[in-house]
Amino acid sequence: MPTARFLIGDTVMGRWPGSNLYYEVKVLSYDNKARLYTVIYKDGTELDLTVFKQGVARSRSRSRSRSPGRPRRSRSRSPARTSRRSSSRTTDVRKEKLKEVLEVRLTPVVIRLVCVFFLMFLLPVTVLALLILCGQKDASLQSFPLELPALQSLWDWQVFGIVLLWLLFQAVFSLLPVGKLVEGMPLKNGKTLKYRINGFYALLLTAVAVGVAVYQEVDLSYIHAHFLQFYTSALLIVTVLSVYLFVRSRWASEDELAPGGNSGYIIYDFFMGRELNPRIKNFDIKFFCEMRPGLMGWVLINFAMLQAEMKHQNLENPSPAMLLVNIFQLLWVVDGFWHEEKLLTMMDIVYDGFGFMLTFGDLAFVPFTFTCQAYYLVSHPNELSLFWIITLITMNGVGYYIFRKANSQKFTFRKNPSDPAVSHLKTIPTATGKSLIVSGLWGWVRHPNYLGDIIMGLAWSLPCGFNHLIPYFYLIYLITLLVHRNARDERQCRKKYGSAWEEYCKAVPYRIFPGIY
Ligand SMILES: NC(=O)C1=CN([C@@H]2O[C@H](COP(=O)(O)OP(=O)(O)OC[C@H]3O[C@@H](n4cnc5c(N)ncnc54)[C@H](OP(=O)(O)O)[C@@H]3O)[C@@H](O)[C@H]2O)C=CC1
Ligand SMILES: CC(C)=CCC[C@@H](C)[C@H]1CC=C2C3=C(CC[C@@]21C)[C@@]1(C)CC[C@H](O)C(C)(C)[C@@H]1CC3
Repeated sequence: MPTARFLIGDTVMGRWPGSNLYYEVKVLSYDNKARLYTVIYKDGTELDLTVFKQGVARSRSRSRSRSPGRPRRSRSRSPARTSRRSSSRTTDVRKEKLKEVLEVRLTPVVIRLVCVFFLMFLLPVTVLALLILCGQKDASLQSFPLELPALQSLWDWQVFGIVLLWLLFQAVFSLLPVGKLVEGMPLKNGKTLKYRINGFYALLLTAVAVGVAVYQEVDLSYIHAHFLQFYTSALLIVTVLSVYLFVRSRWASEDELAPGGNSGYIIYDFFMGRELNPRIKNFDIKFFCEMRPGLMGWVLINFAMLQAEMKHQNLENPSPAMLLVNIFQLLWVVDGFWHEEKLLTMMDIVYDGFGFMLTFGDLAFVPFTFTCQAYYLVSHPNELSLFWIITLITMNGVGYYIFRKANSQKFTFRKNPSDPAVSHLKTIPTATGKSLIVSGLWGWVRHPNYLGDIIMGLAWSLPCGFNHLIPYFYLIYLITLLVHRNARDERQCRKKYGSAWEEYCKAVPYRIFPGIY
């Protein structure tokens, strides 16, 4: 069992030989016997470091700039080339940063491995349990043990074929030469990748295809009747795709690897994903999976549940609760495709590797758990009064307004701060040249876009009433994910913007919920 405290690829603070200065270093390898880490500083200098008792990486002062062609650096020349006058202040800042980095990032390897191992089994099983509960007459959490279906009833080749066809159609749609070609964010090597932005057209094409199928009297409630089988088919595809991604990453160059998924531990890397943007020629697998099959599948499944509800409850029209859930969620998905280009700046695309976690999230978690309100309503009808309908529409509208306005303001501001739509906003300048918006929605809380999303999530669950907790699964997931995402983002912003970020936090003390958190 390896005894390393830090993972290969981790960014930690390392002490520069013969000084009290700490700099960010990346762990390259670990010698278990000698208990030495080989690390690389930002300027390319490689050193061997041991570890202090409290976990600080400390230099053994053996400079090793050995790579061919790279000049050997003198020991006194630190990577930042700090002048003497500024060095003590820099040291304090670095130490502060060091404390934060050590507290936050350096979870011992064993704990990370165990977590990842459990998550890999727990996530698929939790979703399966959720689906079984949702489809049961008694969807109460106390109704364990679940009425487990027979094992052979979880698999159907026809369903598997339909899922493959769905993926194929969406892949073909994504390759159609319509829509603009856009450059992604610069990669480690300074290059950029090109992406075809045609999600909105693909959504329209899918809608036409589904419309034709319904016109031809294709019974979409088949999806409801075989929901568990659809899930197990998706799970098989997720597993095969994750293995393929892991295997192909062996041939990826250093530049093509994600910062977080290259620890050298197979399970960890399989889960987090090694490659940043796996591509087959021009087909970007991550960009495709992130939105296309899952989000479109979500809308289609919702619509299938609407048909199943009418069939099961002998209704001439869908119930108001089912209509609201369908319309609210459709609006969110349409919005997502309309602003598809913005996905290219998000951390999932820019930073995260594509492994089991995201593959499962995109292809199984999104279509099968985000639809749980509609699935629940098929067998658990809930009457809504006019007052409730108006309240829910208002709530979703308010949530959507906050979500959209906050995201668009930030996007426009980053593109062009003097755009008339955002030039009136107050800002805090940062040392990077970028500024932070500190008025309007971004002056209310530090993540107004998350708040809007959560308000919408609540409006999507409330139509299911208060009898069971199950329809609130999405809301619970969303709050957990966004609180975690918020912590991760703030850590990165603190690193990027330093004192300007502290100033922003003082001016806007709450993260997501005004006056609460
Ligand atoms: N339903 C779901 O499952 C999920 C939904 N989402 C939604 O996706 C949307 C995007 O979320 P996400 O990708 O996390 O990114 P965010 O929109 O939260 O972006 C964070 C980045 O915005 C910039 N920023 C932060 N504060 C300011 C400020 N005051 N002024 C200007 N720029 C600022 C910083 O980047 P920089 O300064 O470098 O530009 C920061 O890193 C959200 O609305 C979220 O709710 C996200 C995940 C899952
Ligand atoms: C439990 C588990 C494995 C979770 C994985 C998380 C993913 C399901 C989500 C992480 C971030 C996401 C985003 C969207 C969908 C869900 C995932 C993939 C998103 C593409 C949906 C459409 C939106 O408009 C969006 C672009 C803002 C959003 C981006 C983040």
